[in-house]
Amino acid sequence: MPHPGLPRTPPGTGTPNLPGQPLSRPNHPFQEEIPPDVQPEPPLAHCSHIILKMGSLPKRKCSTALAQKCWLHPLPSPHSLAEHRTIPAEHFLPLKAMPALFTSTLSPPYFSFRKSRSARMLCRSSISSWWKSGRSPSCWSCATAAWPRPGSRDVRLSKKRRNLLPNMKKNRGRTGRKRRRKHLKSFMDGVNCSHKLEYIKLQKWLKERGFEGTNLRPAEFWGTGRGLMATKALQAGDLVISLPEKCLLTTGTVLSSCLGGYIVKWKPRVSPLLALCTFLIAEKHAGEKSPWKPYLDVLPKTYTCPACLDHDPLFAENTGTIFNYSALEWAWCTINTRTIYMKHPHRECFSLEPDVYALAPYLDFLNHSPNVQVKAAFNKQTRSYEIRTNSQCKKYQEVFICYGPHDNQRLLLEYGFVAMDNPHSSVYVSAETLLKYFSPLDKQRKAKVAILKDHDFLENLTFGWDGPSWRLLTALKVLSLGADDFACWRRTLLGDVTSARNEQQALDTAAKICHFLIEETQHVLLQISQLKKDKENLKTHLALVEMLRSEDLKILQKSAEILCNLNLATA
Ligand SMILES: C[S@@+](CC[C@H](N)C(=O)[O-])C[C@H]1O[C@@H](n2cnc3c(N)ncnc32)[C@H](O)[C@@H]1O
Repeated sequence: MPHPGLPRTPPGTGTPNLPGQPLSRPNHPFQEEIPPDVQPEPPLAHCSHIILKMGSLPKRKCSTALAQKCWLHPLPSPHSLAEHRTIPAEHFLPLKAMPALFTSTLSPPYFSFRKSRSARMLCRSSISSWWKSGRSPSCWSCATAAWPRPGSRDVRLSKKRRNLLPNMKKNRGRTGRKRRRKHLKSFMDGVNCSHKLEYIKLQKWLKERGFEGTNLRPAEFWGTGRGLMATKALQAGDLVISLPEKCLLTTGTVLSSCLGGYIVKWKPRVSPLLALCTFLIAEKHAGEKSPWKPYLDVLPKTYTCPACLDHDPLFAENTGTIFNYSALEWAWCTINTRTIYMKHPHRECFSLEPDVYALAPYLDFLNHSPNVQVKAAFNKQTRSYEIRTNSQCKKYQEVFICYGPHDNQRLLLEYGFVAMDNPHSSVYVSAETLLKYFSPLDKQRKAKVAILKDHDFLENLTFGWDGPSWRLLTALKVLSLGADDFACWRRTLLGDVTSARNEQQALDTAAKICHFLIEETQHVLLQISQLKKDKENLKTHLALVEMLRSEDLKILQKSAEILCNLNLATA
């Protein structure tokens, strides 16, 4: 985000890093139907369970009796079917509260469905009649009574069963296959979660602060977790979101709160970042009394940033139960992963660190993709933080922003995730590794190293998706200069070809280093898989490091392939 990410890329230029930009009100279907104070009636103890695939219940078929006696809970994936029994009763919403579910094919594909005994027969007969009528092409995913095994295809009708349905025969040809593929794809797309109470409350809260609806809604996505889904196709130049100033949480918010009076007196002066952390911790502690509660309720409870790895406590003594290390860690990660970049004038009460953070509720549900471009900035006319996309986004797909042209190491360190096939990623070659490939007996070695150091050519040497970087090759060429052409080092640094021999030697050494790094990375990956078995508590972090190193391996293998092709071409 322009979070810590954003602060690093000034707004309005290139690809702003906006981890947490403000979102407009998601256009969720149940907005009008659910009264804000709706308290779902808990499902009865004696209930039967049915899994319904979206689209299998046409609205007109949803009788009032059924609607009044059933409760639904969306499941993010068929895998969570196994966990349905552990869903707390209060998380179920009455079916009557969301008739719009049945008109939307976008809503979560699976629901845990509970109904009272008296509704059971009605429900079963209704479902079976929809089923048999084959009126809804998606009714093949409806299963009753038997609980499907997680991860299996059994939430759908078995092939045999499907074939028994006369009207489903049309689904067996190419069109049927296409239709099924399309359905399958819809599982892979996001699962709408805008109907969850916490998001409904957040919407209401944002609306009270002047936030108008957008074409986005919160959803759970495979791979990226929670994000925002477009309910309408977005074209390049479209406004993604416009979040009014009133919704932003900045140091101004902190100073105008009751905490402000204390913060201005603190000596030594605190940084804007620490002031924001303190505010977050205090507001979280205030619970129901906090005006920011609807936002705090949707913030992640934990973070995967390496900063959250198990560690010794920062403070030797216990400094209190509220402002303890884990609270600070949570607040710091919230700010580091979710704030947008917004420069505020320096205030005397703060230390000299830049005041560039703003938490942007809802907008901060936007996930990062290295392949999109957005423009993000505070619009002084509308007094809103606005994001415009430069990329297209299809209806019902996840809307991404770009937190900046960060490589995977940076993404992991700052945001706690790794982006697959990140074009900005590269593998670094240390000076130590580089120099291992050159003879210590070379009389000019010392001079060459000094030249590279003076011209800043011993750092940021990388292998990328397109092979060794120009800087790495240049450093290799300088180190490969023979005694007779050493005098040409300036030309070499500028990119001139000194000799075919020098070029070839640099490429050969690059290939050797690349293979060394491939072996090293493979070794590290083995160690990680062993550690994952031994250190259960570090599993999440190790999985991320594993992803990072696997991406490194892919980059190195690609580089090795490029170098091999280059060698073949010059042979
Ligand atoms: C500004 S928040 C985005 C919304 C966040 N997913 C949520 O549920 O609140 C930034 C965090 O989202 C996650 N994230 C963002 N982009 C991601 C991606 N492409 N893949 C996986 N996680 C991502 C990371 O945990 C990151 O720290």
